[in-house]
Parts: sequence; structure tokens; C-alpha cells
Amino acid sequence: MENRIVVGGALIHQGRVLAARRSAPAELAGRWEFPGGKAEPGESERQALERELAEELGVRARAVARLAGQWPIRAGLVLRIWAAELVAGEPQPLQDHSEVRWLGPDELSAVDWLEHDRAVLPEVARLLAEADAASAEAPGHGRRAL
Ligand SMILES: Nc1nc2c([nH]c(=O)n2[C@H]2C[C@H](O)[C@@H](COP(=O)(O)OP(=O)(O)OP(=O)(O)O)O2)c(=O)[nH]1
Repeated sequence: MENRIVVGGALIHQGRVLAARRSAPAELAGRWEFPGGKAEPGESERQALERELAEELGVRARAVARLAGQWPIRAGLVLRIWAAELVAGEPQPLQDHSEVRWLGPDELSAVDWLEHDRAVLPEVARLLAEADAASAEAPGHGRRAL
């Protein structure tokens, strides 16, 4: 059987990353993840992520780059994580989540992540550090989206 891809988004905005607390199924409820979901047949990972972030959070977001690595979730299902930037809107837990939270670089371990997502945190920390360095160099010290 061909692997179906689950795309999770490390949505980064103003030096923080969004974590979302799952509301279902029971065995995953309460744990935190990078919001996203399964790519539909014929859909690119980018398209899938941007669609899922709109449905689940009510935001417009842009998938920027895939992070290294992939994680088997169960037979036929593989998780990949993309860095994404917020284009418009304020994320709300509309669907599949009970809460969302922006985490700064020192808060990445403050929530109970799903196991696979924990493996991505060093890379996310690096992205946040890069975004911070870029904002410090930018004229007027304005923060950049990523
Ligand atoms: N969305 C997401 N799912 C993750 C992450 N980490 C992780 O292990 N998973 C697992 C949980 C689920 O078993 C599976 C994704 O299912 P999902 O429920 O988010 O996908 P979906 O929205 O397309 O769901 P469905 O409509 O097909 O039920 O991947 C993550 O960071 N984000």
C-alpha cells in the first residue's frame, strides 16, 4: 500500500510557533501537535497544509519549506512537517483542537507534544533563532514573518 502523507505545519509568526491541542480521538486528545492533516489524492503537501490550516484554524497561511525527516505514524501513514508563515487571520481552535498557543523559543517544551512532534523541536528552535536573527538585522528591527 502506498503511504498517505500527514502534513503538519510549524506555523511561525513574530518569533513564535503555534502549537494546537487535539480534541480527538480519545487516545490523542489533550496532546499538542503541529496542526494539519492528511493530503487528499492529487493534492500537493503545500496545498494540503494550507487547506488544513484554513479549515482547522481559520487562517490563511503559506507553506514555506519542508523540514528534514519523516515519521511513520502507523501502517500506510507518514508524518511530514513543513515550516509555514501566517498570511492573514488569528488562529482559532475551530476544528479538531480545543486550544492553540503561540510558543516562544524558551517555551517549546512547555506543552505535552505528540511523540513524533517532539523530534521536530530542535529544528523548530533553529528556525525561531534564524527568524530572530533576521529580525535583528532588518531595518528598524521589525520582525519578519519567518
Ligand atoms: N495533524 C497532525 N497529525 C499528527 C501530528 N503528529 C502525529 O503523530 N499526528 C498523527 C495523529 C493522527 O493519527 C494523524 C493525523 O490525523 P488527522 O486527524 O490530523 O488528519 P485529518 O485531519 O486529515 O483527519 P481525518 O479527517 O482523515 O480523520 O497523524 C501532527 O503534528 N499533526
